[in-house]
Amino acid sequence: MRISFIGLGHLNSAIVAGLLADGYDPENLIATTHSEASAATRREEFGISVTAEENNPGTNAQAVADADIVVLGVKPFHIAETAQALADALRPDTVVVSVAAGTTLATLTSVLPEGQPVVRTMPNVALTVGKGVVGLARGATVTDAQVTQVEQLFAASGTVFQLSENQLNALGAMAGSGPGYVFRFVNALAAAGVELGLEEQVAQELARLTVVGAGAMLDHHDADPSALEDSIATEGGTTQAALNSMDANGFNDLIIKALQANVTRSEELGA
Ligand SMILES: NC(=O)c1ccc[n+]([C@@H]2O[C@H](COP(=O)([O-])OP(=O)(O)OC[C@H]3O[C@@H](n4cnc5c(N)ncnc54)[C@H](O)[C@@H]3O)[C@@H](O)[C@H]2O)c1
Ligand code: PRO
Repeated sequence: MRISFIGLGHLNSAIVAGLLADGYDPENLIATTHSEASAATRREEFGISVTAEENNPGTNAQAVADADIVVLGVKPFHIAETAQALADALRPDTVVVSVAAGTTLATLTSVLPEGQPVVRTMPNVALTVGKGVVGLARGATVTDAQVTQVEQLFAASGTVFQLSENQLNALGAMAGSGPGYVFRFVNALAAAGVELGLEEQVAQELARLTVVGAGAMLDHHDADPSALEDSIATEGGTTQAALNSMDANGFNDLIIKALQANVTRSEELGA
């Protein structure tokens, strides 16, 4: 299966890295970027063909001409115009996959040839390390076999959840952006350690290793975070004191508000 990546930034690079780590043949992957400088960096990094659009405006169309799947990985406000510019070069059976936040299936299908198979996804960057989470909503004309091909593309380095499109923004708010919240938590933990008198470097390493360890404890499909929390929060002990403080200061409410802001932004990007 030949896969073309239009845009090879953080997200599409995570997909490519996951595929290559899973043994995918690099000869069957090609990509484009905006600048020649980033194309050169990515060619070096991945050993796949990467061409730049800045010197050759036809490069995206050339890249999709022979593709079974095209993964659109440019910024949300460029997705529709980028898809439209590819319309004449696509085979009728090429599946167009978007990873863009917000951009709807209706918008994508409106700029592509009638009947073009389309899939909207929301992955996260943990695909890079084989632990990605991917939401997938199918367009009206994509076949079951084509959806399976797209699922296989992501299953190489992550877990795919097929949802209806109206649930995709919620998945994005949790899992698409989720690694960003965890990294913010790591920094907050380190900053708190410094407040308590630890050296910055030590605090950063403690925070990183603590989250890596907790993540590994969760890395079983039947892991129960509440039971794990209980196993650490000794009755009347120190963890419970901290968790009580989090509750009293509205920790859960903070998370709900953050996710609501995320969904609102997805809706704005899709409007
Ligand atoms: N970063 C994430 O964690 C994440 C997660 C889920 C979804 N997404 C989605 O992925 C998409 C890309 O986000 P990103 O974070 O990778 O951005 P990015 O800025 O890292 O990557 C954008 C890429 O698009 C390329 N590009 C721009 N214009 C182009 C053109 N005309 N032709 C070819 N390439 C072009 C750039 O060279 C760059 O490689 C967005 O739509 C975003 O919503 C990102
Ligand atoms: N990164 C993209 C954004 O922040 C989409 C999910 C993660 O918009």
